[in-house]
Amino acid sequence: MTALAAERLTRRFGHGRRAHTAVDAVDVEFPAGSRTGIVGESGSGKSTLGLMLVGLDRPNGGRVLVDGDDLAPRMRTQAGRRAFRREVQLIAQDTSSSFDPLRTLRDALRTPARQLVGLSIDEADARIAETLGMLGIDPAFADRYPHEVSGGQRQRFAIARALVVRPGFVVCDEVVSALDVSVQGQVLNSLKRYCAQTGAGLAFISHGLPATAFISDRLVVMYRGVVVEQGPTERVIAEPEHPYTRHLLNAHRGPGFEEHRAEVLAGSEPLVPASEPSAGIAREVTR
Ligand SMILES: Nc1ncnc2c1ncn2[C@@H]1O[C@H](COP(=O)(O)OP(=O)(O)OP(=O)(O)O)[C@@H](O)[C@H]1O
Repeated sequence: MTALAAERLTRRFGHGRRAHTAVDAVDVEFPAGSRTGIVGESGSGKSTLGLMLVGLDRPNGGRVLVDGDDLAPRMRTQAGRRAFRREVQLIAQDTSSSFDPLRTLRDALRTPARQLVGLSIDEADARIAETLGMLGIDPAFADRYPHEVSGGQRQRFAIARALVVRPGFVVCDEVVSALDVSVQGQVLNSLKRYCAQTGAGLAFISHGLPATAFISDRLVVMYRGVVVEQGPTERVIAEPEHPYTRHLLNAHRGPGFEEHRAEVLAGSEPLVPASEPSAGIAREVTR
């Protein structure tokens, strides 16, 4: 179980008159085991916040806390970075460039299983098979090259690549936006189940309010680099306090909102019996 926190986290781009503050003194807590949705319009700073949380971008001010400790010193050593990568994983939307075109998808999953977790090839393959089963991915696809599967299938492999190390916290940046609505529900359900079974925390960045509301127990609303509202998902949706949150909800509640939400939820039935992956995952996480 891993807890993250952003403390007065700030990121500016550019200099002088062209400087732009993408994330402005943001305070957010991500308690261990919680699932936090981060919503806001395009350019509001969600991805920049996500990149800083996983140590891939450096703040100009403030800090990221991992279980209460400053992340920055840990990122200065290779051993510290490696331990952090095992603990906290990012799943990003653009999978077209994140897989090596010359290596099979199985190879891409073996690398973190071997390098970050220290598994043998046989152990890594067993872990990969279990992870693919959990995500409802046909294992036959693992021996294909990235260009031999669809964008949606590649996206699910990107999720599998992150979960194969059994992280204690996962940051997802627009992971279902490019998927068919029917597949969205399956993926959301798999992520939610992974968190429930392992106690992992989740930060779920998305434009899509139905998906975010489904998966999160807390909502953070960003507007122009600032967090304007945060609280339990049900409360924020039922009684939004900030005018921007009301605006965002009204925009989403336009024609088709309920239908879309129903479609997402309809696709969220477990693909595999819950007992299959859960026992194995719970065992492995305690290793
Ligand atoms: N590397 C960068 N250099 C300069 N400006 C950047 C950089 N990365 C982000 N920005 C700017 O910071 C602001 C926040 O961008 P960010 O991608 O975090 O927003 P977002 O809410 O994730 O948007 P979207 O939903 O469209 O991905 C934007 O104005 C963006 O142009």
